Amino acid sequence: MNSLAPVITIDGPSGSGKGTVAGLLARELGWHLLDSGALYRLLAFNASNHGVDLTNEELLTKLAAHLDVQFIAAQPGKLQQTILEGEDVSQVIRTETVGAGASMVASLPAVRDALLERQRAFREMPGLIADGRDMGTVVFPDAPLKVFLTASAEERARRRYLQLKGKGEDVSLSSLLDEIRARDERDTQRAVAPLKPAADAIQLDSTELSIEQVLQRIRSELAQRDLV
Ligand SMILES: Nc1ncnc2c1ncn2[C@@H]1O[C@H](COP(=O)(O)OP(=O)(O)O)[C@@H](O)[C@H]1O
Ligand SMILES: Nc1ccn([C@H]2C[C@H](O)[C@@H](COP(=O)(O)OP(=O)(O)O)O2)c(=O)n1
Repeated sequence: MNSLAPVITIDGPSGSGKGTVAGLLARELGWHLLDSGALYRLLAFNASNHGVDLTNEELLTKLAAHLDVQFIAAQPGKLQQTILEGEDVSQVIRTETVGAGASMVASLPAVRDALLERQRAFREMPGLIADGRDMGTVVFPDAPLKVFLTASAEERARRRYLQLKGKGEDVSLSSLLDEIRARDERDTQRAVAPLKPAADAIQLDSTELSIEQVLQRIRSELAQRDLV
Protein backbone atom coordinates (compact mmCIF):
# COMPACT_ATOMS: atom_id res chain seq x y z
CA MET A 1 0.00 0.00 0.00
CA ASN A 2 1.23 3.47 -0.84
CA SER A 3 0.49 5.32 2.39
CA LEU A 4 1.00 8.69 0.70
CA ALA A 5 -1.86 8.47 -1.79
CA PRO A 6 -4.96 10.30 -0.47
CA VAL A 7 -8.25 8.40 -0.34
CA ILE A 8 -11.80 9.69 -0.41
CA THR A 9 -14.21 7.06 0.89
CA ILE A 10 -17.87 7.07 -0.12
CA ASP A 11 -19.99 4.61 1.85
CA GLY A 12 -23.72 4.21 2.05
CA PRO A 13 -26.74 2.06 1.24
CA SER A 14 -27.85 0.82 -2.18
CA GLY A 15 -29.13 3.55 -4.49
CA SER A 16 -27.79 6.49 -2.48
CA GLY A 17 -25.66 7.55 -5.48
CA LYS A 18 -22.22 6.31 -4.36
CA GLY A 19 -21.20 4.76 -7.68
CA THR A 20 -22.33 7.76 -9.72
CA VAL A 21 -20.64 10.30 -7.47
CA ALA A 22 -17.46 8.22 -7.07
CA GLY A 23 -17.13 7.79 -10.85
CA LEU A 24 -17.67 11.48 -11.58
CA LEU A 25 -15.24 12.56 -8.88
CA ALA A 26 -12.57 10.12 -10.05
CA ARG A 27 -12.90 11.45 -13.58
CA GLU A 28 -12.83 15.07 -12.43
CA LEU A 29 -9.75 14.62 -10.24
CA GLY A 30 -8.02 12.04 -12.46
CA TRP A 31 -7.81 9.68 -9.47
CA HIS A 32 -8.18 5.89 -9.36
CA LEU A 33 -11.51 4.27 -8.58
CA LEU A 34 -12.36 1.30 -6.38
CA ASP A 35 -15.89 -0.06 -6.79
CA SER A 36 -15.63 -2.49 -3.88
CA GLY A 37 -19.22 -3.68 -4.32
CA ALA A 38 -18.19 -5.02 -7.73
CA LEU A 39 -15.83 -7.47 -5.99
CA TYR A 40 -18.67 -8.90 -3.87
CA ARG A 41 -20.92 -8.96 -6.94
CA LEU A 42 -18.22 -10.78 -8.95
CA LEU A 43 -17.81 -13.33 -6.20
CA ALA A 44 -21.56 -14.02 -5.98
CA PHE A 45 -21.80 -14.24 -9.77
CA ASN A 46 -18.77 -16.53 -10.04
CA ALA A 47 -20.01 -18.75 -7.21
CA SER A 48 -23.38 -19.20 -8.91
CA ASN A 49 -21.62 -20.07 -12.17
CA HIS A 50 -19.56 -22.72 -10.38
CA GLY A 51 -22.53 -24.10 -8.45
CA VAL A 52 -21.14 -22.91 -5.10
CA ASP A 53 -23.75 -22.25 -2.43
CA LEU A 54 -23.79 -18.60 -1.29
CA THR A 55 -23.52 -19.68 2.36
CA ASN A 56 -20.52 -22.01 1.90
CA GLU A 57 -17.90 -19.82 3.61
CA GLU A 58 -14.97 -22.17 3.03
CA LEU A 59 -15.44 -22.54 -0.72
CA LEU A 60 -16.41 -18.89 -1.18
CA THR A 61 -13.25 -17.80 0.61
CA LYS A 62 -11.15 -19.91 -1.77
CA LEU A 63 -12.97 -18.44 -4.75
CA ALA A 64 -12.47 -14.91 -3.35
CA ALA A 65 -8.72 -15.46 -2.94
CA HIS A 66 -8.41 -16.64 -6.54
CA LEU A 67 -10.89 -14.35 -8.32
CA ASP A 68 -9.42 -13.73 -11.76
CA VAL A 69 -10.64 -10.19 -12.26
CA GLN A 70 -9.41 -7.08 -14.03
CA PHE A 71 -10.84 -3.59 -13.94
CA ILE A 72 -9.93 -1.88 -17.17
CA ALA A 73 -9.97 1.89 -17.45
CA ALA A 74 -8.33 3.62 -20.38
CA GLN A 75 -7.22 6.35 -17.99
CA PRO A 76 -7.65 6.78 -14.25
CA GLY A 77 -11.28 7.62 -13.55
CA LYS A 78 -12.63 6.69 -16.98
CA LEU A 79 -15.64 4.37 -17.15
CA GLN A 80 -14.23 0.98 -16.34
CA GLN A 81 -14.92 -2.46 -17.71
CA THR A 82 -15.06 -5.43 -15.35
CA ILE A 83 -13.45 -8.58 -16.74
CA LEU A 84 -13.94 -11.93 -15.00
CA GLU A 85 -11.93 -14.91 -16.26
CA GLY A 86 -11.38 -13.04 -19.54
CA GLU A 87 -15.07 -12.16 -20.10
CA ASP A 88 -16.64 -8.72 -19.89
CA VAL A 89 -19.24 -8.99 -17.10
CA SER A 90 -19.69 -5.23 -16.49
CA GLN A 91 -23.45 -5.39 -17.18
CA VAL A 92 -24.45 -8.87 -15.94
CA ILE A 93 -23.18 -8.24 -12.41
CA ARG A 94 -25.47 -5.17 -12.05
CA THR A 95 -28.77 -7.03 -11.60
CA GLU A 96 -30.67 -6.90 -8.29
CA THR A 97 -30.31 -10.71 -8.02
CA VAL A 98 -26.52 -10.46 -8.14
CA GLY A 99 -26.70 -7.50 -5.70
CA ALA A 100 -28.67 -9.61 -3.21
CA GLY A 101 -26.15 -12.48 -3.63
CA ALA A 102 -23.30 -10.01 -3.08
CA SER A 103 -24.90 -8.88 0.16
CA MET A 104 -25.11 -12.54 1.31
CA VAL A 105 -21.48 -13.45 0.57
CA ALA A 106 -20.38 -10.11 2.05
CA SER A 107 -21.73 -11.13 5.46
CA LEU A 108 -19.10 -13.90 5.75
CA PRO A 109 -16.02 -12.73 7.73
CA ALA A 110 -13.45 -14.96 5.98
CA VAL A 111 -14.67 -13.75 2.58
CA ARG A 112 -14.19 -10.12 3.63
CA ASP A 113 -10.68 -10.93 4.90
CA ALA A 114 -9.78 -12.59 1.61
CA LEU A 115 -10.72 -9.42 -0.30
CA LEU A 116 -9.09 -6.88 2.03
CA GLU A 117 -5.57 -6.59 0.57
CA ARG A 118 -6.90 -6.65 -2.97
CA GLN A 119 -8.90 -3.52 -2.13
CA ARG A 120 -6.01 -1.74 -0.40
CA ALA A 121 -3.81 -2.32 -3.46
CA PHE A 122 -5.97 0.20 -5.36
CA ARG A 123 -4.45 2.99 -3.27
CA GLU A 124 -2.03 4.59 -5.69
CA MET A 125 -0.96 8.07 -6.65
CA PRO A 126 -2.38 10.55 -7.41
CA GLY A 127 -5.28 9.34 -5.21
CA LEU A 128 -8.19 6.94 -4.84
CA ILE A 129 -11.96 7.28 -4.64
CA ALA A 130 -13.29 4.18 -2.86
CA ASP A 131 -17.01 3.32 -2.93
CA GLY A 132 -18.66 0.70 -0.71
CA ARG A 133 -19.98 -0.06 2.77
CA ASP A 134 -16.85 -0.25 4.95
CA MET A 135 -14.33 1.91 3.05
CA GLY A 136 -14.10 4.50 5.84
CA THR A 137 -14.50 2.13 8.78
CA VAL A 138 -12.32 -0.86 7.85
CA VAL A 139 -10.48 -0.71 4.53
CA PHE A 140 -9.11 2.88 4.63
CA PRO A 141 -9.58 4.08 8.23
CA ASP A 142 -6.95 6.81 7.72
CA ALA A 143 -8.68 8.37 4.68
CA PRO A 144 -8.53 12.19 4.89
CA LEU A 145 -12.12 12.57 3.64
CA LYS A 146 -14.93 10.14 4.42
CA VAL A 147 -18.42 10.63 3.07
CA PHE A 148 -21.47 8.69 4.25
CA LEU A 149 -24.10 9.14 1.55
CA THR A 150 -27.72 8.31 2.30
CA ALA A 151 -31.22 8.92 0.96
CA SER A 152 -34.65 7.65 2.03
CA ALA A 153 -35.42 4.05 1.03
CA GLU A 154 -38.35 5.30 -1.10
CA GLU A 155 -36.11 7.70 -3.04
CA ARG A 156 -33.43 5.04 -3.50
CA ALA A 157 -36.01 2.57 -4.83
CA ARG A 158 -37.35 5.26 -7.17
CA ARG A 159 -33.83 5.94 -8.51
CA ARG A 160 -33.16 2.25 -9.04
CA TYR A 161 -36.53 1.88 -10.74
CA LEU A 162 -35.75 4.70 -13.19
CA GLN A 163 -32.24 3.33 -13.78
CA LEU A 164 -33.45 -0.22 -14.55
CA LYS A 165 -36.42 1.01 -16.64
CA GLY A 166 -33.93 3.10 -18.60
CA LYS A 167 -32.06 -0.09 -19.43
CA GLY A 168 -35.30 -1.66 -20.66
CA GLU A 169 -35.74 -3.99 -17.66
CA ASP A 170 -39.20 -4.98 -16.50
CA VAL A 171 -39.21 -4.05 -12.79
CA SER A 172 -41.74 -3.09 -10.14
CA LEU A 173 -41.23 -0.20 -7.75
CA SER A 174 -42.70 -2.04 -4.77
CA SER A 175 -40.50 -5.12 -5.20
CA LEU A 176 -37.43 -2.88 -5.61
CA LEU A 177 -38.35 -1.15 -2.35
CA ASP A 178 -38.66 -4.54 -0.62
CA GLU A 179 -35.27 -5.62 -2.01
CA ILE A 180 -33.61 -2.39 -0.92
CA ARG A 181 -35.03 -2.75 2.60
CA ALA A 182 -33.87 -6.39 2.80
CA ARG A 183 -30.37 -5.42 1.64
CA ASP A 184 -30.22 -2.49 4.12
CA GLU A 185 -31.19 -4.87 6.91
CA ARG A 186 -28.54 -7.47 5.99
CA ASP A 187 -25.77 -4.92 5.38
CA THR A 188 -26.36 -2.97 8.61
CA GLN A 189 -27.01 -5.94 10.91
CA ARG A 190 -24.10 -8.22 10.01
CA ALA A 191 -21.48 -8.85 12.69
CA VAL A 192 -18.42 -7.93 10.62
CA ALA A 193 -17.86 -4.53 8.93
CA PRO A 194 -21.54 -3.54 8.99
CA LEU A 195 -22.73 -0.55 7.00
CA LYS A 196 -22.37 2.43 9.35
CA PRO A 197 -20.78 5.86 9.17
CA ALA A 198 -17.18 6.14 10.38
CA ALA A 199 -16.96 8.38 13.47
CA ASP A 200 -15.17 11.02 11.39
CA ALA A 201 -17.37 10.78 8.27
CA ILE A 202 -19.42 13.66 6.94
CA GLN A 203 -23.01 12.57 6.46
CA LEU A 204 -24.82 13.66 3.33
CA ASP A 205 -28.52 12.98 2.83
CA SER A 206 -29.09 13.18 -0.93
CA THR A 207 -32.88 12.63 -0.83
CA GLU A 208 -33.48 16.22 -1.87
CA LEU A 209 -30.15 16.90 -3.58
CA SER A 210 -29.20 16.59 -7.25
CA ILE A 211 -26.04 14.73 -8.25
CA GLU A 212 -24.37 18.10 -8.93
CA GLN A 213 -25.34 19.39 -5.46
CA VAL A 214 -23.81 16.30 -3.85
CA LEU A 215 -20.62 16.85 -5.87
CA GLN A 216 -20.53 20.51 -4.80
CA ARG A 217 -20.70 19.53 -1.13
CA ILE A 218 -17.83 17.08 -1.57
CA ARG A 219 -15.73 19.59 -3.53
CA SER A 220 -16.12 22.10 -0.71
CA GLU A 221 -15.05 19.47 1.88
CA LEU A 222 -12.02 18.68 -0.30
CA ALA A 223 -11.07 22.33 -0.55
CA GLN A 224 -11.39 22.77 3.23
CA ARG A 225 -8.90 19.93 3.70
CA ASP A 226 -6.50 21.22 1.02
CA LEU A 227 -6.91 17.98 -0.90
CA VAL A 228 -7.36 19.68 -4.28
N1 LIG B 1 -28.77 12.84 -6.06
C1 LIG B 1 -29.38 12.10 -6.98
N2 LIG B 1 -30.57 12.50 -7.49
C2 LIG B 1 -31.21 11.76 -8.41
N3 LIG B 1 -30.76 10.60 -8.92
C3 LIG B 1 -29.58 10.15 -8.46
C4 LIG B 1 -28.84 10.86 -7.48
N4 LIG B 1 -27.71 10.17 -7.22
C5 LIG B 1 -27.75 9.07 -8.00
N5 LIG B 1 -28.85 9.05 -8.76
C6 LIG B 1 -29.25 8.01 -9.72
O1 LIG B 1 -29.69 6.91 -8.93
C7 LIG B 1 -29.30 5.66 -9.53
C8 LIG B 1 -28.50 4.84 -8.53
O2 LIG B 1 -27.26 5.49 -8.29
P1 LIG B 1 -25.93 4.67 -8.00
O3 LIG B 1 -24.79 5.63 -8.13
O4 LIG B 1 -25.90 3.43 -8.82
O5 LIG B 1 -26.14 4.29 -6.46
P2 LIG B 1 -25.31 3.32 -5.53
O6 LIG B 1 -23.93 3.13 -6.15
O7 LIG B 1 -25.24 4.02 -4.21
O8 LIG B 1 -26.09 2.05 -5.45
C9 LIG B 1 -28.53 6.05 -10.80
O9 LIG B 1 -29.40 5.93 -11.91
C10 LIG B 1 -28.11 7.49 -10.58
O10 LIG B 1 -28.03 8.21 -11.78
N1 LIG C 1 -17.45 -2.49 0.71
C1 LIG C 1 -18.54 -3.23 0.47
C2 LIG C 1 -19.23 -3.13 -0.77
C3 LIG C 1 -20.33 -3.92 -0.99
N2 LIG C 1 -20.71 -4.81 -0.03
C4 LIG C 1 -21.84 -5.74 -0.25
C5 LIG C 1 -23.13 -5.25 0.34
C6 LIG C 1 -23.94 -4.79 -0.85
O1 LIG C 1 -25.33 -4.99 -0.63
C7 LIG C 1 -23.40 -5.61 -2.00
C8 LIG C 1 -23.41 -4.92 -3.36
O2 LIG C 1 -22.74 -3.67 -3.22
P1 LIG C 1 -22.84 -2.52 -4.34
O3 LIG C 1 -22.14 -1.32 -3.79
O4 LIG C 1 -22.38 -3.04 -5.65
O5 LIG C 1 -24.41 -2.30 -4.41
P2 LIG C 1 -25.25 -1.00 -4.75
O6 LIG C 1 -24.69 -0.45 -6.06
O7 LIG C 1 -25.07 -0.03 -3.62
O8 LIG C 1 -26.65 -1.51 -4.88
O9 LIG C 1 -22.05 -5.92 -1.64
C9 LIG C 1 -20.06 -4.87 1.17
O10 LIG C 1 -20.45 -5.63 2.05
N3 LIG C 1 -18.96 -4.09 1.39
